[in-house]
Amino acid sequence: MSKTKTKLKKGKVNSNHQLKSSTPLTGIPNNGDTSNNSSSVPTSPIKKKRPPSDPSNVKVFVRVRPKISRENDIEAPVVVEMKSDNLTTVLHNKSENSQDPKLFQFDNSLWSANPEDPHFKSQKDTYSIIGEDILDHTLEGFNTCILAYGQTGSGKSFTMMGEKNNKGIIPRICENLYTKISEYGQDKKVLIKVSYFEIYNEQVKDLLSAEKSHKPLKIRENPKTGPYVEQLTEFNIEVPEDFKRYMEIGNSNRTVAATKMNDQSSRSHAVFTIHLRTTEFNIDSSNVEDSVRETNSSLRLVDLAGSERVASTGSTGARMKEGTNINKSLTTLGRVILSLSDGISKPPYRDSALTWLLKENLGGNSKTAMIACISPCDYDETLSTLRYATLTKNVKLNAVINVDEINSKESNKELLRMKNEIEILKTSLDEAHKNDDLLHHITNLSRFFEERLTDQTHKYEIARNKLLISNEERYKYFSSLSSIVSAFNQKNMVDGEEIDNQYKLLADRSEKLSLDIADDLERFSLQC
Ligand SMILES: Nc1ncnc2c1ncn2[C@@H]1O[C@H](COP(=O)(O)OP(=O)(O)OP(=O)(O)O)[C@@H](O)[C@H]1O
Repeated sequence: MSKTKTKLKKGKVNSNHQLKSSTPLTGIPNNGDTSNNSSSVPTSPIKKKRPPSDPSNVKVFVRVRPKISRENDIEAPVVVEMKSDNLTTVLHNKSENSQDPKLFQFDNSLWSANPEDPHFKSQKDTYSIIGEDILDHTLEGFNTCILAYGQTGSGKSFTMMGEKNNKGIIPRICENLYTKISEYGQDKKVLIKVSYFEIYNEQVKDLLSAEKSHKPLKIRENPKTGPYVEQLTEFNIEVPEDFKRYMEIGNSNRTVAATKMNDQSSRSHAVFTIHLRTTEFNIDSSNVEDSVRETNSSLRLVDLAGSERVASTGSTGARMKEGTNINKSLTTLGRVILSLSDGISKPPYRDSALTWLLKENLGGNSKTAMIACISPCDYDETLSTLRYATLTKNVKLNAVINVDEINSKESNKELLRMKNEIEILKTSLDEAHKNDDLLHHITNLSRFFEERLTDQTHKYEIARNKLLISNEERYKYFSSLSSIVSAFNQKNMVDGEEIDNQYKLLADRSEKLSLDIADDLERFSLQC
């Protein structure tokens, strides 16, 4: 591990750099670069020194799991042995020539086949041996990566994610990352973001996207930072529980299916990425040489889909198509590793989505560890995995600390620019909200007025019609009344009683009609 950290004096903190200050960005999809180093966190354009580099090879580990029920049922013999030096893995060919074991040496051989064994490696041990170092490098500012490789059912998901009560490397890294940064002094702040995607049938799917369709995302390449997934969602981590939440959401969106070899077989390559932006403040008491040192690093945790043979997985239809794509990308990974290990040919990164996206982690600016997971009983598959792993040991990397150093003047300018940008964004966000509210209010009001208007028009129509009818009727009655009166006058009828009755009746009806009309008019005027 390179010790390239710059020693910085402790001092007071500039509150603008507090981790929480980026809260408004939480959950906003990142339309830009989510590539392997700077992610979407804006970096300062001001660079002062050449960043320190640390060439190394890919670290290769092998882990053997216990026999699972399928292997116990057929009493499959154990063909793997690991020496107590914790480095050597031995493969015995029981069926052919047991006198001819094959020996392989790795950075560590982890024996997890039998808990009773004195050199048994638990999930916690596996994290300590592989995860801790990688986490420390990430905190130093290097891009890092852990890849789990192996045949289907060999223990990749168990090693990377683990189970609820037996956590794997990913949840342990998240827990320890939080513990480590909470021990930092006030002069060092870390902003954490996570993203989670899978490559399924050669297409990239955002596992944290709120969109139900999970439409495939495009891979783009930044000339400086390398390939990245366009529009991948990133989330800020504010409290340790956030890690768990996003892991659970992503895991539940992963494509898994039952095959003959594994009832929970991962049908995709899954990449959980932790982005760190670490800011260290060096406040000089004389206030001349204040400086800010910023590193941007990413840790990629990759659970590859398992290599598989159609015959042993019993795949047909969709499962078989998945299997063919899984094998295709793993073959490309093999070809990339082969060309990187001989250091001569050009690696065919672009031949699969997996190798294109992992370009930097496989052969560039990264510190990478590969865990080859093996079954204790499968000679052929284990031999092929161990050969693959041996080849990977030769792959050279040239990791660089992704650092920006800015002095106080530049930093203040930068802060001011960011503060202004935030203010502008906030204002436009507020405006947008305000406009939304107003629009909503106006729409509601106009709807209310429209309804009132329709209602009133309707009532008015009824009242008007009633009024017309009433007038017509009244006219009718009055005209019959006047015709009777004139008949009476003309004929000079003597039967006064009859006429009286007729007259009274008409007068009553006409009075009632007038009252009705008066009522109608009153109601009508009230309604209007
Ligand atoms: N170290 C281990 N200790 C105990 N059980 C293990 C271990 N490794 C794997 N297993 C068990 O073996 C089975 C297969 O493991 P897992 O699903 O992790 O395989 P995988 O390599 O991810 O498979 P695939 O590629 O099909 O997704 C699971 O039931 C898991 O619990």
